[in-house]
Amino acid sequence: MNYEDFLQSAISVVRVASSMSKTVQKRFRQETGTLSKMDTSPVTVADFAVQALILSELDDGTFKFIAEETSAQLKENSDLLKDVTDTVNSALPGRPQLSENQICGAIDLGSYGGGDSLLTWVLDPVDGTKGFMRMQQYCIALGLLDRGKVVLGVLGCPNLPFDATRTGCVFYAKRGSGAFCVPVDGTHAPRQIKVSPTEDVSDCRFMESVESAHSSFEQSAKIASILGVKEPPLRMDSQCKYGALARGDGQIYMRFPRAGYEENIWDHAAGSVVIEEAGGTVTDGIGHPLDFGLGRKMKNQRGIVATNGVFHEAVISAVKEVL
Ligand SMILES: Nc1ncnc2c1ncn2[C@@H]1O[C@H](COP(=O)(O)OS(=O)(=O)O)[C@@H](OP(=O)(O)O)[C@H]1O
Ligand SMILES: [Mg+2]
Ligand SMILES: [Mg+2]
Ligand SMILES: [Mg+2]
Repeated sequence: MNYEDFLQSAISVVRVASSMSKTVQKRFRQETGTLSKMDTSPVTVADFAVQALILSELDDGTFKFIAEETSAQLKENSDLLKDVTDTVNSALPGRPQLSENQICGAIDLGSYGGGDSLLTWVLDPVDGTKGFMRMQQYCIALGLLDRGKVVLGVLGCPNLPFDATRTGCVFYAKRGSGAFCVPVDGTHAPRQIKVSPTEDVSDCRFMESVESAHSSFEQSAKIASILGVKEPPLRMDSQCKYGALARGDGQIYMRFPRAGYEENIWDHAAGSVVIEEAGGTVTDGIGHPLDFGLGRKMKNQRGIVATNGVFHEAVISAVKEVL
């Protein structure tokens, strides 16, 4: 299978969703627009609207979908459901309007359990919801699994600079075809991107989450010090970090959640293929490949390390030393 048509559909729908989410972010009010989920993490009108828009656009009856949100809380909040429905319909002008029921149905297409060989889209509608709420970085992350392997990934990063004059990037990669970056608004042709070739640790920059609850800053600082990295970390929300590393903004990304935390596949699937196709390496904290074929969660792994390839072994040895 060549997947090119799937890639083009994914880029196109992520572009529409990126613009829609940016409009929502501009009018977003934290006090009225946020719900807390069972695990206390936040969810907003944008998370629901992006999931409904992307799954309804991609659904042709042949795919499975694994996506972060469900409609349960939305159904209990009629103002929010109306807001989500209006937001999606305004982003798709000239289409038959989706009803509130259809919006909930589209969101719930994403509840598939995974772990088998079917063609499955994996979506994080808003990765870095806390970044979205802080008016900072967030990412719409869409990947496609075939027999549990990521075959393509698209990252819509509406607030990430493309160059000195343009804000908003879409990163994309298809296995075996390289990685690319294009402005969300299409005002420049796609550019092929490569990880930073630097081998010099004094030029090396590492990236990590903004939220200290998501990753141990203490552990990453120890590893950076063992490696001799002098630059302070570049902290950024979401899989924007994967896009940034893929184009050479930094050389190392480290993520060390608390013991027992199981990563969701939608937090890493799309980003991992973008880095690999840009020439980088992504593994868990002790150098094992990431497995996206076991279900909605990644199992038997702890931490994530992504690098330009050059520093990978050195980072993994330092992780083992610190553990
Ligand atoms: N406790 C804990 N530990 C580790 N990871 C967690 C934790 N809680 C949440 N999450 C997940 O982190 C996702 C956000 O990714 P980042 O941490 O890279 O970005 S951020 O800086 O926190 O925004 C975030 O994704 P979104 O929920 O899509 O924003 C979560 O899936
Ligand atoms: Mg979330
Ligand atoms: Mg996420
Ligand atoms: Mg999310």
